[in-house]
Amino acid sequence: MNPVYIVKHEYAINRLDREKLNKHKSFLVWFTGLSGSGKSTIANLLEKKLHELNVHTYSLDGDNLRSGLNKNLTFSKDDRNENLRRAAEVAKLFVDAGVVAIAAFISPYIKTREEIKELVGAENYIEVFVNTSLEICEQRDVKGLYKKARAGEIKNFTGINSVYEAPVNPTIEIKTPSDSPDVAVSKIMEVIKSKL
Ligand SMILES: Nc1ncnc2c1ncn2[C@@H]1O[C@H](COP(=O)(O)OS(=O)(=O)O)[C@@H](OP(=O)(O)O)[C@H]1O
Ligand SMILES: Nc1ncnc2c1ncn2[C@@H]1O[C@H](COP(=O)(O)OP(=O)(O)O)[C@@H](O)[C@H]1O
Repeated sequence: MNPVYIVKHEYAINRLDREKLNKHKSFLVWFTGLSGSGKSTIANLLEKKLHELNVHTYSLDGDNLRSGLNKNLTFSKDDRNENLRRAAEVAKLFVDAGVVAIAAFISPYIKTREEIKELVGAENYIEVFVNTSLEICEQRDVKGLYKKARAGEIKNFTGINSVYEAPVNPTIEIKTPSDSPDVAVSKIMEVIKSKL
């Protein structure tokens, strides 16, 4: 491969300038959990709450990125990792833009989540584990995908025939259904309010 010569530009305006303009700090709230665990529901409610508080936000959701930026990717281990690497790079740009980035991805591997944390910087990374049992997710089966996976129509479905490695030490753990979406958002706000 030919060598690549890249020299980074120094921008005139930086993250601190944008945070000052926005009147709040920026960071990344990363949701992880099984399909149907409640990531998108809680992430949406959190974004609404922050918006009401005049906080600039942007949401990145697995399904949505996979229909655009990541539409060429499957659910193999390599492709999930590429999906998450791109999502984390985009989230990092939003944090640099002075925005609170909210990401909701299954993100099933411990090592990948560690890489995401390293990429955005540990001080900018809040991990929310939406801990809902496979049994409950399967009962909910919001999109009918568990049924299809059980019938063998979907290969590599997380929790059925593809691994989910639960976080050992997440910043915040939400248990559903015992934590309602409102309670979940209160728990997250309690942690992030001092970072805003
Ligand atoms: N094989 C397989 N395994 C898991 N999920 C699948 C699969 N195929 C499609 N879907 C749908 O894709 C959504 C998860 O995409 P993510 O980008 O969050 O997954 S990952 O982080 O790359 O593992 C997930 O959405 P959520 O239910 O919102 O999590 C599913 O609707
Ligand atoms: N306590 C709860 N927290 C979040 N979602 C819940 C809760 N109780 C029930 N649900 C339901 O579970 C489903 C979760 O779906 P969704 O938010 O799309 O999950 P995910 O993004 O993890 O796939 C929704 O239909 C939601 O209404």
